[in-house]
Amino acid sequence: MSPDSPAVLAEGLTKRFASFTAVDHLDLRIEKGEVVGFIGPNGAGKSTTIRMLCGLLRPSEGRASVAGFDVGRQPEEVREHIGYMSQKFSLYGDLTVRENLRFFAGIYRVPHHDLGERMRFAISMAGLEGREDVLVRTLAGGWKQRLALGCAILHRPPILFLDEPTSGVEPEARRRFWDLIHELAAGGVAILVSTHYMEEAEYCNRIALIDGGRLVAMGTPSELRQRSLGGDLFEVDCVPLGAALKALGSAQGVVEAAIFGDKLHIVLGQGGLSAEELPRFLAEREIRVGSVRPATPSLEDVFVRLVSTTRETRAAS
Ligand SMILES: Nc1ncnc2c1ncn2[C@@H]1O[C@H](COP(=O)(O)OP(=O)(O)OP(=O)(O)O)[C@@H](O)[C@H]1O
Repeated sequence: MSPDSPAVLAEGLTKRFASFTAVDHLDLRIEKGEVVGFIGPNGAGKSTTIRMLCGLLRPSEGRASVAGFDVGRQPEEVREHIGYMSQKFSLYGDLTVRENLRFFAGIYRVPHHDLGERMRFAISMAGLEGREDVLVRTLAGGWKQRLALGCAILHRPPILFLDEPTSGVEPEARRRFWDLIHELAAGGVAILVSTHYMEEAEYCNRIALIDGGRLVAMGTPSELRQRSLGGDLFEVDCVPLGAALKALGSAQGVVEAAIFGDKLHIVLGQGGLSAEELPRFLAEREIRVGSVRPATPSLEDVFVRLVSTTRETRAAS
């Protein structure tokens, strides 16, 4: 992989199963050291995309390179340069921690002289010191999950694909797992991680939102918030609410205004009323303003909005 080339580059990546299109002309670019969250409803095409990028499934159309290798033509080389962890963890319950690590080191062809050091690193990363000889089936979910990650990085891959790695793991262990993901990324590893947990999207550098096999949006959490709302969200504490809503509904630069409990939520776009001008604007209309505060929409709201707007646009076209 040349120093400037992206870790992952997909262009028009498509997978059809008979007449059904599971992944539809997907473009994706992931840089070294970047954590990209892959988010989308069930059946959106996340696992199928990840399997293609791992060289496990041949694309029907389009192309992708991973670590500089073509996933369709060089799947063996791709697999040597990646770590892959699926939600099933693929560990052997009847083997010990140490035996599992040895087994995966064999699969990944870790050189014999590196084995001791790599295994020590994986054990310490997973926090499994002292448990090397414990049978894996007796470990709690969080330990298994960290061991699975340890197995997936034994050969020091520069790119990691994690397919719902935190599924079914308790919140505390999930938080620890994300610390590990960030440690790996800080060392330059590029990571694509799919998740159903919306709060985890917040931990990613960028998010790729996918629906019906197509990329709906890609950007940092704050870019996606901006894009979904068309501006910045503010919470306005004022009375009377109805009069404020009426006044702001037709004001220039107000993208959206709605009553939210006993407050007003408004979205301010570019080139109109600013948040600083808001109190005076309302006071001139005999509306008493307590406060104007920036508000942060949840990423769940952002995704629902982006997916529904995209579905409406597609249905109309
Ligand atoms: N081998 C296959 N043959 C036929 N259809 C398939 C095959 N693999 C996946 N699909 C279909 O492709 C679509 C995308 O599946 P995929 O598993 O990629 O979605 P996902 O986003 O990972 O969903 P989930 O979050 O539920 O795992 C689904 O409708 C699925 O049923």
